[in-house]
Amino acid sequence: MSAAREFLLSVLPSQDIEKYDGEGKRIPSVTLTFAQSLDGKIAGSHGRQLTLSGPDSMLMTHWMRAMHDAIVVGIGTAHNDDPQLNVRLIPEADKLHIKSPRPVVLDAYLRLRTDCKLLKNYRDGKGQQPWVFCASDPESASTERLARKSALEAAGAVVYEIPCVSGLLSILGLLRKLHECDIQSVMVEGGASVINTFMKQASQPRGPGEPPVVDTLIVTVAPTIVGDDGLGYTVGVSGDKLSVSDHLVLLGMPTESLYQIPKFTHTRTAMMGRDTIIAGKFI
Ligand SMILES: NC(=O)C1=CN([C@@H]2O[C@H](COP(=O)(O)OP(=O)(O)OC[C@H]3O[C@@H](n4cnc5c(N)ncnc54)[C@H](O)[C@@H]3O)[C@@H](O)[C@H]2O)C=CC1
Ligand SMILES: Nc1nc(O)c(N)c(N[C@@H]2O[C@H](COP(=O)(O)O)[C@@H](O)[C@H]2O)n1
Repeated sequence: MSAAREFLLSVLPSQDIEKYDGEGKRIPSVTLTFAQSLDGKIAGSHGRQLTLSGPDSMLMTHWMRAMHDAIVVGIGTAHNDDPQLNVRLIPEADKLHIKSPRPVVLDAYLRLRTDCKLLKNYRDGKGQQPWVFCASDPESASTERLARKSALEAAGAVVYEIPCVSGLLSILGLLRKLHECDIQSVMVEGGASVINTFMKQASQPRGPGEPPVVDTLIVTVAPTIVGDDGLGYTVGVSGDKLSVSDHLVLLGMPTESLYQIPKFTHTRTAMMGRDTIIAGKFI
C-alpha cells in the first residue's frame, strides 16, 4: 500500500460508525481539507488559483477523493477554478475498484455555469452527475431562478433545495440531505468561505455525546510563501471574541449563537514529497 493511502486510512474515521446530528438525524462523516502556503494562503491575489501541492501530496488528495462518497466545493471555487474533482492522477492499475466522488456545489442562487468541466465531464461520460445545492427560500422563486434551474438540469445537474440564511446554505440541511441520498462520507475542499463555514459549524456548542459536524481536518502545507495579497481563510472568531462571550455569560445573555475556536487534536503529521500533511480530529 502506498504511503499516502496508509496515512489516510490511519487518520480517517471508520465508515462503520453511524453519525447523528443534535436532533438525532443521520449525517455523513466530514473531512475538511485544503492546501495552504506557509503564510496561510490558499490562493493568490484576487483568488487566482495556485498549485500549492507538489505531485506527491496532490496524488494523496486524489486518493482522499477516492475514499469519500462526495466532494463539496462552493460556487466561488467552481467559478474561479472550474475544477474536475476527480481521481485522474491515480494510476490506471489502481483504479479498478475505485471511483471519483460525487461532485457537490454549494450554489445558493444557481450561478453555476452550464459549460463548466463538472457538467461537461458528466455529459461526456467521464464523471459522476454533479449535485447543485441551492436555497429553498420562496423569495428567490423568480422566473429567472426557475430558468437557471431548468438550464442546469438540462445541462446534467441534479438541483436540490435546502434552507439558506443570508446567502449561506445550511450545513446541517446539506449533510442531512446528502445522507438521505446515500452519501456516507463527504470531503470538503473549499474555498475560503466554505472552509470558514465548516470551521464555524465544527466549533458550535454541542449537546452531550453529539459529535462535531466536521470529523477530520487534513491540511497540506506547501513550503512556499504567497504574500499578503494572497487569499487566506479564517476560522470564524478571534480570541478577543471569546472574552466577549465570557463577558456575556457573566451578564446572563444567551451564548448559543456565539462560536468558539474549533477544538482540535493532532493525530498525525507526514511528509509527502516536499509538503507537510497535518491531520487532526475535531473534538
Ligand atoms: N488551496 C486549496 O486547497 C483551495 C483553494 N481554493 C481557492 O478558494 C477560492 C474560492 O474561495 P471563495 O471565493 O471563498 O469561494 P467558495 O468556494 O468558498 O464559495 C463561496 C460561495 O459559496 C456560496 N455558499 C453557499 N452556501 C455556503 C456556505 N454554507 N458556506 C460558504 N459558502 C456558501 C456563497 O455564494 C459563497 O459566496 C479560489 O481562489 C480557489 O482557488 C478553493 C479550494 C481549495
Ligand atoms: N490539494 C490541493 N492542492 C492545491 O494546490 C490546490 N490548488 C487544490 N485545489 C483544489 O482542487 C481543485 C482543482 O481540482 P481539479 O484538479 O480540477 O480536479 C480546486 O478547485 C480546489 O478545490 N487542492
